Amino acid sequence: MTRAVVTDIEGTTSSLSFVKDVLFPYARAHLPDFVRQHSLEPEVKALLDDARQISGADLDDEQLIAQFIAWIDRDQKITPLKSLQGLIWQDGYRQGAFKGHIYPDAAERLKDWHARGHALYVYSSGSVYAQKLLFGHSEYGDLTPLFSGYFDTHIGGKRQAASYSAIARQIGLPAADILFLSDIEAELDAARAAGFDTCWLVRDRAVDSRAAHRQVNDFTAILL
Ligand SMILES: CSCCC(=O)C(=O)COP(=O)(O)O
Ligand SMILES: [Mg+2]
Repeated sequence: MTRAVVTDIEGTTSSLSFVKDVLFPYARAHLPDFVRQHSLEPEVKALLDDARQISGADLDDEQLIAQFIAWIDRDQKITPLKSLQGLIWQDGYRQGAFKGHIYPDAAERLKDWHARGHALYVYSSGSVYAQKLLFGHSEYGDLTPLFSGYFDTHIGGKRQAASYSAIARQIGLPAADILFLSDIEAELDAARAAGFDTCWLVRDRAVDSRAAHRQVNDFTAILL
């Protein structure tokens, strides 16, 4: 019996295009000035120090900006970069430059599942802060009251089974009672290896009944 749902964002609740064509370019364009203006603030300084450590070199701020841009261009899920992106997107959401894209079927089903007592969680490579911004400033208003918790790469990578085991422990339910939704097969494989039920969102093609995980085109085909 499904008692909780953990959902991915990009390609699952929200379009790939919103992340790749709206969010990432906004962060890329504003990152240099953001780092220059905020590098001495404790929260930002800690992120920059983490990023320097990951880069393996004692980069100055301008070199670090170039490193961040290279990571963005390769869509690398580097934890301090994802945290920095969240801080930059905050301005975009607050100034109305964009709203968080949510597919209509996802918004409708998430509301329905919440109303019927299922606990809902998010697990994304985007930082927890960025997740809350996206759902808090969505095209359907503030959806954050629907969620009981959020997980990002601080708990581990999305293709590692140990991350899902840690999530199940934090949720406090057996893994078999938790359904994980994603558009990425390797993430679903990792969740299944940890004992989760899985469902594969394929929004751009016909479902394949022989696929390794149950495929659906949208949330209306997911029956809890
Ligand atoms: C939290 S919104 C931005 C999503 C993001 O930054 C990203 O890298 C997408 O990762 P996901 O795990 O949701 O596919
Ligand atoms: Mg995804």
